[in-house]
Amino acid sequence: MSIPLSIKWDGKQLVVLDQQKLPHEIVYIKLEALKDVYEAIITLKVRGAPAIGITAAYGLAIEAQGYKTNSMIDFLALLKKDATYLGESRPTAVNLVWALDRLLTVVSLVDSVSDAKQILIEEAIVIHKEDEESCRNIGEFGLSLLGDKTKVMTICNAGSIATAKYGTALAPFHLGKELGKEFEVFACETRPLFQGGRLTVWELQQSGVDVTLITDSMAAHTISAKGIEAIIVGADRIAKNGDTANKIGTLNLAILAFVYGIPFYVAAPSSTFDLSINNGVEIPIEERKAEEITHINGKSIALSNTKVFNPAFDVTPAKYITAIITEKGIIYPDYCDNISAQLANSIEKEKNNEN
Ligand SMILES: CSC[C@@H](O)[C@@H](O)C(=O)COP(=O)(O)O
Repeated sequence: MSIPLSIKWDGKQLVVLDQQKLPHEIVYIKLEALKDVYEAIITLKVRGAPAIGITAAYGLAIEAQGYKTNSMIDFLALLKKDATYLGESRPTAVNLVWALDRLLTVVSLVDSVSDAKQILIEEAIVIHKEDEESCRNIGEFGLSLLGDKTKVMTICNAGSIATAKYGTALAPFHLGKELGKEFEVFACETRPLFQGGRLTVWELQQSGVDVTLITDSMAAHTISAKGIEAIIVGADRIAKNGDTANKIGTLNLAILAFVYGIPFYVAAPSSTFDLSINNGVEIPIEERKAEEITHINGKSIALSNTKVFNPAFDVTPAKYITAIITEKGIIYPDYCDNISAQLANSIEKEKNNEN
């Protein structure tokens, strides 16, 4: 039994788990150029907000190794162009542009192209390592918040394979297993792309966590029939006021949690917060192609003239969120004040530690 990893860097090559092929085939693919990374992200071979950010960082750093110029001005122009291209692969998860911006920032601190090439790879590795640490911390805070609750529902896959390791929403379950705490997890299948049915079930089985699959439409009945005690989800972007974008269907669960009087937790690293936006209305929601709904495994299940609306994410208003679990601690309402205070406070603490 072990926690699966989706991103591997061996010092030279970037290898990722092809999440399209799960759970029946476990295939790792090499991403050698920016266009491979773009394609892997847009087709959801690599998916989940932190994993998208980490892979994009490696992708940009790898591409930059091939720039044939000794001029820093030309180097930076190429880097910005490629960062913009990659940053447009998926619009909702802010971790993508957050990671690319980090690379653009570090590179502005060096004077030569050879130093720039090196620092880009180093920064991608740091982003990767930091995410693993963040997710472990989220798991620990999540475990303490869940206390003696064991029956928990989740949606999509906010797990180890959506991050560097452990995951966000799934981190308490992986860590709980290591520490001998048994959870009973109920995974919503997550139409239309079945991240719950294909990925979460597989991932939790890999680490020996008890997991039961349900369809999204069974959530309300399951909460009452099985005595679900809490719901925990990941996030793709969290606004300053706590409004949270996550996989389509998350909002339904938040409303159900409110109606049934059970806690609804969001788990995410600080790289998922977008403090430049005040509320969820400003979060761009990705709309994907109609075939994801009209077809299953390439087979049509609807008439060819069917009109389709296929938003990949929804926004849960902060008022439905009991607490947000980050790597720095647990944030409670009123989010408007507490998010900024906690993130700023920890930045201050990090600065003090450095001094
Ligand atoms: C730790 S991953 C958090 C979110 O990115 C996850 O819950 C999610 O919505 C993923 O959507 P996806 O479209 O599969 O990339």
